[in-house]
Amino acid sequence: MDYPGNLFVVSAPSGAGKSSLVNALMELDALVSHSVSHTTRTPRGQEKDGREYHFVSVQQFDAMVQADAFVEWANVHGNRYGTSRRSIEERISRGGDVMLEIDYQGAAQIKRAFANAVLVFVLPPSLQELHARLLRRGEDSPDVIEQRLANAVQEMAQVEKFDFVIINEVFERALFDLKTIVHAQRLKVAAQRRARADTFKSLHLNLPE
Ligand SMILES: Nc1nc2c(ncn2[C@@H]2O[C@H](COP(=O)(O)OP(=O)(O)O)[C@@H](O)[C@H]2O)c(=O)[nH]1
Ligand SMILES: Nc1ncnc2c1ncn2[C@@H]1O[C@H](COP(=O)(O)OP(=O)(O)O)[C@@H](O)[C@H]1O
Repeated sequence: MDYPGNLFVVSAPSGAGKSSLVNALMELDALVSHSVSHTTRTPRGQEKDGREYHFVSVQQFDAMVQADAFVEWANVHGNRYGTSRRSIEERISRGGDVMLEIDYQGAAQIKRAFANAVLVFVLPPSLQELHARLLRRGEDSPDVIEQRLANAVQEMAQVEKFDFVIINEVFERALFDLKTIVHAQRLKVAAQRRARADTFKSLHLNLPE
């Protein structure tokens, strides 16, 4: 299905900075919004239901899976996370650009469902710095941090399945890279639409709705 808005997936190991980058981009670009996922994980200190996530029970999550309410979902670090159809389809069908901050398993499902989705992987400059960021963020217990670091190596091995890679060392530079990817996609889609319109015009056909 071809929607007027664009879908971007931003994946990264925990602590690499994907939420910080997407939040900074949304402050600069009113056309971009992010999808609020559902999760069975417990909320962190500052998190609010409906803002960072819709926090649901395992039973509620399962009921949504049964009802085919998710475009993708996966088990990540021992919890379930999913993107509801409602959270994206209305916005991209109205021409908005939507950012999904989801893991690599979800990214692969999104690419199958939306061939035009752009997949971006954010890497930390090193595993040491990733560890330091998780500690500085101060939101996760030591064993949760250990599990996330252990999973990071396997997650980073998925980078070749993505369209773009951003190394988040200097934040402003990484943000610039993300902005460039979004602008390039908008230009590409606009050029494709113009070419399609020209083709139909030259054939004296009306463009399909
Ligand atoms: N597949 C999938 N992954 C998600 C979704 N929402 C969040 N995730 C991923 O779940 C992982 C853990 O997220 P979270 O608990 O918020 O930790 P954080 O990444 O350290 O902030 C990250 O890799 C997220 O990208 C979702 O809707 N679907
Ligand atoms: N380029 C950067 N340099 C230093 N710290 C960063 C950078 N980008 C993000 N951070 C910090 O690292 C921590 C993890 O970032 P966050 O956006 O929560 O990561 P993620 O969403 O990928 O788990 C936060 O405390 C954030 O302020």
